[in-house]
Amino acid sequence: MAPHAEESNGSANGNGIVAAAPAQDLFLVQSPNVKYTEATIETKYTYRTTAITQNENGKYVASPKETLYDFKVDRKIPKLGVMLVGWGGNNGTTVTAGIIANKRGLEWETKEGKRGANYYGSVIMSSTTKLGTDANTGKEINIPFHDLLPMVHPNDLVVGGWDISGMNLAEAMDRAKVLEPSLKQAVRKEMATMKPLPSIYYPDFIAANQEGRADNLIPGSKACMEHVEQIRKDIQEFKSANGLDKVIVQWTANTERYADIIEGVNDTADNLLKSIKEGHEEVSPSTVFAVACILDNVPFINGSPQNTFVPGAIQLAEKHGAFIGGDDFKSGQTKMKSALVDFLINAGIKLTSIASYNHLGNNDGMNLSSQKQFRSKEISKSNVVDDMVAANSVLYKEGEHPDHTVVIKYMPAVGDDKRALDEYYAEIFLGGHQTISIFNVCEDSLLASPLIIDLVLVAEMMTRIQWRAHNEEGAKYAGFHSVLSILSYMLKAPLTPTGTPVINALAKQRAALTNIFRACVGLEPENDMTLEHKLF
Ligand SMILES: NC(=O)c1ccc[n+]([C@@H]2O[C@H](COP(=O)([O-])OP(=O)(O)OC[C@H]3O[C@@H](n4cnc5c(N)ncnc54)[C@H](O)[C@@H]3O)[C@@H](O)[C@H]2O)c1
Ligand SMILES: O=P([O-])([O-])O[C@@H]1[C@@H](O)[C@H](O)[C@@H](O)[C@H](O)[C@@H]1O
Repeated sequence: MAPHAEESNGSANGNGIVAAAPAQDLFLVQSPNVKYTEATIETKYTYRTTAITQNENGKYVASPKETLYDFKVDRKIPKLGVMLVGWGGNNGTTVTAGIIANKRGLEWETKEGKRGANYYGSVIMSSTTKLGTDANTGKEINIPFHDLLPMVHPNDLVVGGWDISGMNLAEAMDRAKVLEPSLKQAVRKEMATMKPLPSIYYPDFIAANQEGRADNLIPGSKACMEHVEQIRKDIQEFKSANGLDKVIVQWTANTERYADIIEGVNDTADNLLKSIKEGHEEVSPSTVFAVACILDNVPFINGSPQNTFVPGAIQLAEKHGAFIGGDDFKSGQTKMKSALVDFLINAGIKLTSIASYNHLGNNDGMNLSSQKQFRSKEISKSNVVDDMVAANSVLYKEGEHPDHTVVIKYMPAVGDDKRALDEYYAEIFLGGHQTISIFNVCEDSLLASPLIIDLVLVAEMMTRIQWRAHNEEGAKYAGFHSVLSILSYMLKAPLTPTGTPVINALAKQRAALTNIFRACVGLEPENDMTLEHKLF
């Protein structure tokens, strides 16, 4: 809902500035630490943590710590474009059809009866967050997550992108075999007008079985600056042709093999640019796309598991203050795993083995039937429990962790409807065991598409949030760190700024997203203590 500044309600905040009514129709934060102007929301925020040291006896000493920040949110909601690399794939066609269906308020017949468009599975569009407690009744007041900050609405997104396959989006939607025929019929005409831009194709990075669809190519089979320049040109032309304020690029193309990290090739920004200029064969298409976006400060998000962000790409992003995020959409089996492992270990149950199998029959599954591409996925699906295990020294000794195996098989018959079979085996009280078996049918693209939307909406929101140290002489507003670890809730292998911890616990990831957004409107973190219901 586009924000608008209503007439002020006359309330003056601490520094005597009359607060303009909020952009959001839903709430106004009444606080001396929050100032609304026509263009911004400005807050003074006290960030409270606990600093731990150890004394001479090795005892932990916990000291409450307060850090004062100023946050500033640009309230102007931009006209936003999203360009998908792999637009003609299952995810690309599905998310495009979903946005059209929502924008048009479509309904369609299914064997279970009439269905309508929605954004189920999007944490931003279909979940709520606790705003606070009714001052009179004590009742919890929850609001749609999307209304916490002035965010873009996905119905307003302009979608485009590239694909090595030249099929238009209607034909590609048929190839994907994800959507109901009645829904496809309702969006076909519009989808047929959409054709992916030609893309770069370096055969060695994806499975050989993908070669058959590579008929829509930019000439050249290895990295070169011409490819970087072409992608930059494509983005600029898409932006101007659609009258956009901003564009965000997401990789939802095939999973690539890992690139070797080679000193002098991709270990620094300068070396990476030099390697691209020299046509080094170890620079992947996804890294070329990332570099093109970074050079023009276009946020780039990697929805696949490969190491697109080689050290040189991260350094280049930091140098340009460009946003990057990844890796690998966390859609079904792994999202369940990160929630279940968090619950089991935090309940003091000693998980000792995780067997994580799935089979699927879509093109992604065919690409992953090649060992090098599977290895990329195996890594992202396996590391997701590391932080939760490491945090519990009562259950696990240093270096101890559950057995964990990941198996993916390609079974064409089931198409996009992946079958995930998991067994969680744990030790419980007095030598007992608990075995949890899960059979989880994930319609993969219908689970991943809302994540593509959430990643776009949050990444775009982050381009409108600035911070500075409060009251520090000469402190200037700046953006968050280039590596958007705030996106971790949507991703299996969250990319974090070098040297910072990787958090995979799903509840912690969601709390971080929620509480950073709350801080931007001057609200304390949600802590669920509800002392008002306990101390009376
Ligand atoms: N639930 C999910 O669907 C899910 C979850 C996590 C990650 N992923 C990842 O998302 C990606 C896409 O999944 P999908 O099911 O849509 O796969 P898909 O195979 O249907 O689509 C990938 C598309 O990328 C295109 N492509 C390949 N290389 C390209 C390049 N260099 N430039 C442009 N286009 C290129 C292919 O032609 C294809 O159309 C995969 O890497 C997959 O591992 C998917
Ligand atoms: O469901 P999830 O674990 O989040 O992720 C999915 C895997 O289970 C599946 O094997 C793979 O083909 C998809 O690309 C996706 O990665």
